[in-house]
Amino acid sequence: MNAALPTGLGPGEVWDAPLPGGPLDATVEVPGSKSLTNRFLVLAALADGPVRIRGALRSRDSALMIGALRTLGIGVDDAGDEWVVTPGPLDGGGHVDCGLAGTVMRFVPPLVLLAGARGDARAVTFDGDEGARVRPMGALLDALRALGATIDDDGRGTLPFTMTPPARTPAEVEVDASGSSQFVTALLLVAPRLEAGLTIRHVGETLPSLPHIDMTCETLRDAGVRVDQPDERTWVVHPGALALSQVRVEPDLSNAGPFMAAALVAGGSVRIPGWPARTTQPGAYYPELLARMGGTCTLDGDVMTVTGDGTIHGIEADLSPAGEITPTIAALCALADSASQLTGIGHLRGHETDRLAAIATEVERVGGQCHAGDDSLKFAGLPPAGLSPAVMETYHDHRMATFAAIIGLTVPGLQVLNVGTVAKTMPDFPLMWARMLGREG
Ligand SMILES: O=C(O)C1=C[C@@H](OP(=O)(O)O)[C@@H](O)[C@H](O)C1
Ligand SMILES: C=C(OP(=O)(O)O)C(=O)O
Repeated sequence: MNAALPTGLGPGEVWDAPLPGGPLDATVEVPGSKSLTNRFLVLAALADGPVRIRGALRSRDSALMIGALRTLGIGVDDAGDEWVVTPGPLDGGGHVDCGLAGTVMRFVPPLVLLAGARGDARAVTFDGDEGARVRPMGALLDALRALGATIDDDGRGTLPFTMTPPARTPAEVEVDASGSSQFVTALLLVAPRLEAGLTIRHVGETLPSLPHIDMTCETLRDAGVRVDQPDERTWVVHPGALALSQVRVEPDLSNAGPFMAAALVAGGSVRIPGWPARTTQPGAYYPELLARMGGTCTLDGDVMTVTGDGTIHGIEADLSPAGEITPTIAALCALADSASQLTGIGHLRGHETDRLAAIATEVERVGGQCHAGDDSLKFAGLPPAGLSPAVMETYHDHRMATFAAIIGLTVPGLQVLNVGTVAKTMPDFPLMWARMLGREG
């Protein structure tokens, strides 16, 4: 499902990726962080009184989270600029549509544990898009079973499944979060409201997206919850109330990325206002990475300015802490004047699509060279003859749409199929992109 676009384009239509008219000179206000919006919605649902959320992201992923919380009996008023969440006892029963949102399919099932604790043992069913049915879930479902839930997934370890809550839960659980940091976050978020709190131990070999786990711990601590971390794979969450009444969502720095990258490709400057002085978002890696690739990034007050002159150097980078920003960095690697290697990103095969395969296929489609390994991407850089126009696929992946738009800055005639997939986290992207390029409004 994709929302109608401000451009008037619907699903299945092709979007003509706009070219820059010259060096950029643009200020781009990016909407709120998906990760923070959906964490605050969940934490607000667990608070003792109404919570006001400012700067929240309006997008498919947050709409799905709101729908899920309403199904579980939580009031969410998202009519105005300031959303109001009215918590209440969590109900069992009902059906949750997760769409393609990792944050919904992972963060919501643990909430069902709380329905059991208050005596409602009705089952909740979970399902999502076709693409969501292949995203990793098994390790989280195993952890929820270890916490006493009954889960019927027909042995697949994926959506769809039915979850019946237990009457009470143990105070410790192990989870293999090598497939997604969201498994740890999901358990952390509900932990303070379990009777005895929860100790969570990660038992897998690798742990991607650590900043996203830090983000969860920080939002919990800001709400007065005690979270100890005796070692790098254990989190101890103490039981207690959430002291949350008003929160503000930072701009989504991952979604700022494509606009920042555009300054390197087209030359000129792009300014991102509202850049936080301190953040746990993985987009915080952009300034250093873009500087290594040939841009200049300067933070003046809360405005991040990225300046480029069309020079893009290749890069070797371990993106395991910030897998989410890989498609944007990958687009620059495809346009770079030397080879690149991105590592630590095997878990991206379980994102909205198999991103390693999708990136390699799309780079080759436009005449570049990219090899997808188990855990890495290798790029040859820009071929001497440049890249060629094509209709680029997006695989229902918002970040593959913005990836294609970045490539399109250098390739006249390049088109993008189903650009409306950006509705997942940034519905206005085509309009924002055209404005940045001075092409509209
Ligand atoms: O907790 C979160 O909000 C997220 C965690 C990361 O998931 P993975 O650890 O599965 O990569 C990230 O890629 C995703 O976009 C958002
Ligand atoms: C991996 C992503 O999303 P999700 O929250 O659905 O996992 C992403 O936005 O890049």
